[in-house]
Amino acid sequence: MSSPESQSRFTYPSNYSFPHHRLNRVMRDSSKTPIVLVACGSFSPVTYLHLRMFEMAKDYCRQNTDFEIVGGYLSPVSDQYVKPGLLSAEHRVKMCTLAAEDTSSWLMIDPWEAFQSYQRTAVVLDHFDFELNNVLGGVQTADGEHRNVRVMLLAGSDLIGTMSQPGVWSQQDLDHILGRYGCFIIERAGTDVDQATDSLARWKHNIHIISQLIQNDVSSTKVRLFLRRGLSVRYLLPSAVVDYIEQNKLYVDEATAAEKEKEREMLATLSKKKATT
Ligand SMILES: Nc1ncnc2c1ncn2[C@@H]1O[C@H](COP(=O)(O)OP(=O)(O)OP(=O)(O)O)[C@@H](O)[C@H]1O
Ligand SMILES: O=C(O)c1ccc[n+]([C@@H]2O[C@H](COP(=O)([O-])O)[C@@H](O)[C@H]2O)c1
Repeated sequence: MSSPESQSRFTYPSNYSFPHHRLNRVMRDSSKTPIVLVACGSFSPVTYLHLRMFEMAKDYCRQNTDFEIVGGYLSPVSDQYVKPGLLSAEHRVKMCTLAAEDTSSWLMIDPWEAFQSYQRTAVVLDHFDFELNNVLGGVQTADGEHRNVRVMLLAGSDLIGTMSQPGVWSQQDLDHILGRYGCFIIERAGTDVDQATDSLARWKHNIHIISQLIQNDVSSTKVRLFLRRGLSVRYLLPSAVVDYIEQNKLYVDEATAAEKEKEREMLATLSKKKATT
């Protein structure tokens, strides 16, 4: 658990400690700005695309920015976030952990958000900023110079699309997330990025749009639909996650009405796409 100062600002799940075992504490290039990527979401279940978002951001940073990525985190949302198909935080955190351990040398899972009441994304980013800079003391250059780490949100374009929808995010939070921190947005089929970012123009300098050069349209909803129908999901998710789903017989229950509706919408979009090609 963190210092007493943090306890007035944040609430903590019991037995929590901030994971930092894969954080790069010494920068490779002192001329750059150290950043940490944070992806917030349901991850029910985590897919290869969720993991690949980090690799795409890494390539983008190297080619287009003066940022040096020193760490990457998946932050699964709390069980209190009401969404169709949201499995318990325990299973979601376990699947994300298996995925990161199985496939990556730099990704970590932070269970802070998952194992407590719902926390807004602005608060989640503040939590990372606090743990990285106030508690751990940031990172160092090769010469031992201290640097604060900048926290940045990593998300798909559907998420940024919701930021222009009235009533979903508070203006104050948007200013905090996009003005103070900034974000990387991975283009996602079905969302017009220009339209999605139109009303966010005042934070344009802090919004980095990343094209998917190899399109991958996998989604957790599609994976859940396949599982419910007894279809294979191998090679859409890391094997360790597929094994975990099978061992625990996850996502085999009858879909809720809300989920069936989501599946219907998805199938309609897929057949429309098929008809036009
Ligand atoms: N195929 C994809 N392309 C780009 N971004 C994606 C893709 N799949 C997920 N993301 C992004 O990953 C983050 C976490 O997403 P989330 O867990 O909600 O996954 P999802 O696949 O969209 O889930 P669901 O299908 O249950 O709505 C979000 O920012 C989302 O935009
Ligand atoms: O902070 C907010 O106001 C806010 C509003 C809408 C969505 N979010 C976050 O966006 C993430 C992805 O949501 P979803 O519905 O696409 O799975 C999830 O982590 C939510 O906490 C956050």
